[in-house]
Amino acid sequence: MNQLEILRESLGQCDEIILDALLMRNRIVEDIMAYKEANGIPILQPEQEAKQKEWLERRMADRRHKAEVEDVFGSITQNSKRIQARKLFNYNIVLIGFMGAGKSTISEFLKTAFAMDVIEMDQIIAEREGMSISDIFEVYGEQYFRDLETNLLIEMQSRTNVVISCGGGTPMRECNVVEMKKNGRVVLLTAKPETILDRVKDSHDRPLIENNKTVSFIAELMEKRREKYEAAADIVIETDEKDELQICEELIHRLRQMDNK
Ligand SMILES: Nc1ncnc2c1ncn2[C@@H]1O[C@H](COP(=O)(O)OP(=O)(O)O)[C@@H](O)[C@H]1O
Ligand SMILES: O=C(O)C1=C[C@@H](OP(=O)(O)O)[C@@H](O)[C@H](O)C1
Ligand SMILES: [Mg+2]
Repeated sequence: MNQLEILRESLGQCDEIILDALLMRNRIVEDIMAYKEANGIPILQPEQEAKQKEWLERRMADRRHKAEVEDVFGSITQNSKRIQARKLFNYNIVLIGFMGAGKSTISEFLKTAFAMDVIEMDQIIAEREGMSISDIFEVYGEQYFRDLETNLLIEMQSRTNVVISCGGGTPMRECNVVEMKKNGRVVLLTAKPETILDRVKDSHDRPLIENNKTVSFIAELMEKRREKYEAAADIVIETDEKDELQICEELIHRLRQMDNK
């Protein structure tokens, strides 16, 4: 063997070691998940990821190829999250609820925790139309916006293992609920009108309440929608006085309970 062949042989041995380690690591990720579930331990433990980052930082301090190694570990972390997500849910998670219930916030949290893609319906519609939700309402009217929502839901049926963050009014149309349920479990997030007002009072991207930011207006609209929200929901999660981690943990737990029935 010449020098080049020897080097390539060594490289191949490294790849074998990496491959075996990766396969072992992925199995351990699944085992940890199973252990947590079997023993009632929280699935989400964000402090663990921070510890792993600190470990890598320490180990790679002043070493060559730090950025490259960090990139590989970043990818390993993301893929571990995907493995966990797929083990937990083999469907889309569809978040519904009143404006300010936390649909967008919880979607982002799930994205960070499980590397799931998020379909933020309002955002995609606004991007495609090249204008804000408020402008779409003003220029084309609510009906036009609602049609865009229906079309987007149908389009999303070809995706799996994603979080769909609906607009607050999306489940008001029965056909939308039918489309959501074809590929997803529907999670209703709720909050008291006082909580909602507190959360939305400083934002200006919700045309339906822009000039009516009062507890009584919110309570009335919420009551009008309640029946349809509840009919659409597979599970309901109250979000008052809970943080994102608590809400997501409850969401995972309740969806798993549903699956195990
Ligand atoms: N559980 C929560 N606790 C405190 N604030 C929250 C919570 N969930 C959402 N918020 C805040 O409320 C506001 C509205 O949340 P958002 O996720 O945009 O609601 P939605 O998408 O349902 O309209 C945001 O400013 C967000 O930070
Ligand atoms: O409740 C509604 O009818 C709406 C809720 C909004 O989304 P959020 O619930 O994310 O605020 C947005 O889709 C639009 O302003 C209409
Ligand atoms: Mg939102």
